[in-house]
Amino acid sequence: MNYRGSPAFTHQQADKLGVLVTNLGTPDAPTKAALKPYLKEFLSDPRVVEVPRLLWSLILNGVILRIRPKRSAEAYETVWTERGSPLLYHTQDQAAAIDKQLKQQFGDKVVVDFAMRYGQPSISDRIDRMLQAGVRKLLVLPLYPQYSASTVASTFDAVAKDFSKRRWLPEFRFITHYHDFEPFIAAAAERIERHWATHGRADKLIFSYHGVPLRYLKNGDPYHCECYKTSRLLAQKLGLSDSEYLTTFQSRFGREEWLQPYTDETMKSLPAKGVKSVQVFCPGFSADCLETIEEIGEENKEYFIENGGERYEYISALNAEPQHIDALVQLIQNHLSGWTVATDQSEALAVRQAQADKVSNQQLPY
Ligand SMILES: C=CC1=C(C)c2cc3[nH]c(cc4nc(cc5[nH]c(cc1n2)c(C)c5CCC(=O)O)C(CCC(=O)O)=C4C)c(C)c3C=C
Ligand SMILES: [Fe+2]
Ligand SMILES: [Fe+2]
Repeated sequence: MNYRGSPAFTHQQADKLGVLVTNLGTPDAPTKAALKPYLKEFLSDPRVVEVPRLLWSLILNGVILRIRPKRSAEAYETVWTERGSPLLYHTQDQAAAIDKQLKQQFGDKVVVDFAMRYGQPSISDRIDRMLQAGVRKLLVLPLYPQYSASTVASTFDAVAKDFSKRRWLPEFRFITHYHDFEPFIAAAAERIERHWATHGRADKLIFSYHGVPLRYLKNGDPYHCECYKTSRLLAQKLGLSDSEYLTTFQSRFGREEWLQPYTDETMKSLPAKGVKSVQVFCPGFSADCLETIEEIGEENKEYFIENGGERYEYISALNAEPQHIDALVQLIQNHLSGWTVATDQSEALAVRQAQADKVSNQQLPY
């Protein structure tokens, strides 16, 4: 095995601190041709679809990749912008805003970048770029507030896979979740309150999270509990009673049972129960994407209105809003603790210290 080295290695290159924020990833274009490789990479990940490989390979290649790319491309087409996929540009904006704040604290000793678990820019490419820039301490923050093996552990796998091919590893830290981090809850609550200030309130506030198969919860994945905890903390912060909000799960895929209650079934049934207006917020999505803009903003609105609902509002994700960035920066700072970056002053101090060490060593009897 020829491990990947650092050809540009130079002695005394200043150590840098790297912060890599990641998200799921998105196709390069809203076309069938672009969707096929994206979905293949995504749905081949054993962390995402926990089904025996041989059986899954037959289903994926024989059925899903023949049907889904066209259908998904049509959906992506409706959310595509001049800047491309919303997930991509929001993540880019988040990284740029985090970089700006951390630069104020650490100057050019810190390098902030973003990467995607599937598609481009890949985790491996961006780790490579950071290490080439002199990063010796690397913090990775997957932008998923709630832990799930299908997202967070999968991101860890991609980092570990890259590391397994490298000669010189950086010091490494990895944030697994922040579903109950107070500044994050406060930023989300503020987002909802801002919506209320212009639109007033509705009969119910719905917290809709991306679902996972129920089997994953039964096998020990804490995702379901973390979603409910985020909802509870948000409701507390907003002063909502239990009857004023609901937690639901969206984006079901395949035939097996997923976490319930399902968002779409809920929207279809609420009007008959006397709930005529709803506002929907997605606390598990740090950025707006296909699943929020199209599925929550459009599809579920239709279900609600078709079944007798009168008012339906989607409250957009936190994206690169200042309160969100402040919360993420605080989260990052907490996880950087102890990893002080050498400033010019402390470098000078270290040199003086080394000289002092030399003197005292000479006094030792061996
Ligand atoms: C097949 C199983 C899937 C699991 C399990 C799953 C978990 C999961 N996903 C997100 C966040 C996102 N998913 C997005 C899109 C998306 N998700 C699946 C399937 C599973 N997700 C598919 C097939 C797709 C692609 C779109 C489609 O064809 O319907 C996205 C949006 C990406 C974008 O480009 O906008 C996000 C974000 C979480 C948080 C999660 C588990 C907790
Ligand atoms: Fe998903
Ligand atoms: Fe639970």
